[in-house]
Amino acid sequence: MTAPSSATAEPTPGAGPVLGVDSEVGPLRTVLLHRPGDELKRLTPRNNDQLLFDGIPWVDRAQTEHDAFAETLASRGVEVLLLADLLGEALADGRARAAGVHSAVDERRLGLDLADALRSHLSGVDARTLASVLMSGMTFEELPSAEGASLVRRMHHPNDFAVDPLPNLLFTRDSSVWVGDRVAITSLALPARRRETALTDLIYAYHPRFSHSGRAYGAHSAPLEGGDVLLLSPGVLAVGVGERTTPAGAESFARSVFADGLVHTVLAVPIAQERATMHLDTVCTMVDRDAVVMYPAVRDTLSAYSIRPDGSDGVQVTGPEPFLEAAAEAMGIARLRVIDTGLDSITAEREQWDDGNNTLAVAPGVVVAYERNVETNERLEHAGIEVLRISGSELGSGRGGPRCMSCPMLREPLT
Ligand SMILES: NC(=[NH2+])NCCC[C@H](N)C(=O)O
Repeated sequence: MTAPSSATAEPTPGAGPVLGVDSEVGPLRTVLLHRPGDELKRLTPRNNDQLLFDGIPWVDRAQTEHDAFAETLASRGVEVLLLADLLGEALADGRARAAGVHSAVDERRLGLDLADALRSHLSGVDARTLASVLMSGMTFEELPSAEGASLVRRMHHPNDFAVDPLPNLLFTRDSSVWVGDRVAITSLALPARRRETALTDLIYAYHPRFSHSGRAYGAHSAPLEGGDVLLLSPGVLAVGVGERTTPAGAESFARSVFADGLVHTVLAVPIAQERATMHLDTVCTMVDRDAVVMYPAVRDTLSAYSIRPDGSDGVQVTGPEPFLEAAAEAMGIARLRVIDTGLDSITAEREQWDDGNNTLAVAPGVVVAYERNVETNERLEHAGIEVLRISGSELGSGRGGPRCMSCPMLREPLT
């Protein structure tokens, strides 16, 4: 782990300060967010399920809420980087533009003629316009007038998507994750999100700020989403395995981080394969060096397989055993403190659904949380955690809280 404590150094036009993350709670210095934009305006009652939103957000209000989230982080000394800015800047590089165009144009959907026409159109637009198409997609009606009469174009409804929008870009947690001084581009499980990693991949590959950042894992590996990855302490990762991350994803991620010497133990944690618990961070996040906020319904049943290097390029697996015990042992502490979501089982279920467990630590014992989870927030404060409340009435319609909406790039080492 090489994150320096002089982490707040000014970004330079060339490479920025060394980035890295070795815990969930070390003082947060740099974070990647995505201010929701026109991609949310693509959501309708007919496509919202497929696009993984539970409602149709009021976009202006979602932006206001998101601005307040970013300001809360900035007020605690966090440098906030916005995905759209980084994407626009990265696209100044011709190779990034080619990769972006390649990722957006799907010949199987468009047919050869239309795919060619769209490719040459996108190759000629400025970086801002290209970034906007890559994020908010394009309908058949918005396609440039192609030469010739494409059957595909004539037969599609004008509102069908020629390039899909990516409304879940808001959840920057899932499409890349830092472990030590390396960034892993994840491998998203569901079709609605898969193209997101083409964007994070090109940002990390071509934005000058990241030219010295090492890579781990890769978007073409087995499914692994950042919301499932928890850095319990330096050297110890928990990886949720359920609706998104697969057993093969957890295993190959473990091999990758062991090969790079980034951690010594990976706990693979089975979680129910359902929407309410799509990622491990929907039922458990860290709020202090030795404390988690956790959904009580899983507290006694959550288990873990411990994966460790076997000393000769392979891995050894033990367990399953109770998650809290396996975690404490791997972290080298006597006990992991647990703060329960909610008060009674109904409140707990409601607040779990509204991302009460999905807190983002800005320092040990200081977390950002949705204000609506009144009981959970009170319990956190009762346990000595400082809670910075943000409103998320519109942001929450995509089922994600402060942790899902943030990808920490630099935390001060937890020593
Ligand atoms: N880390 C998280 N819990 N992310 C939440 C992602 C929510 C998003 N709508 C999805 O279904 O993929």
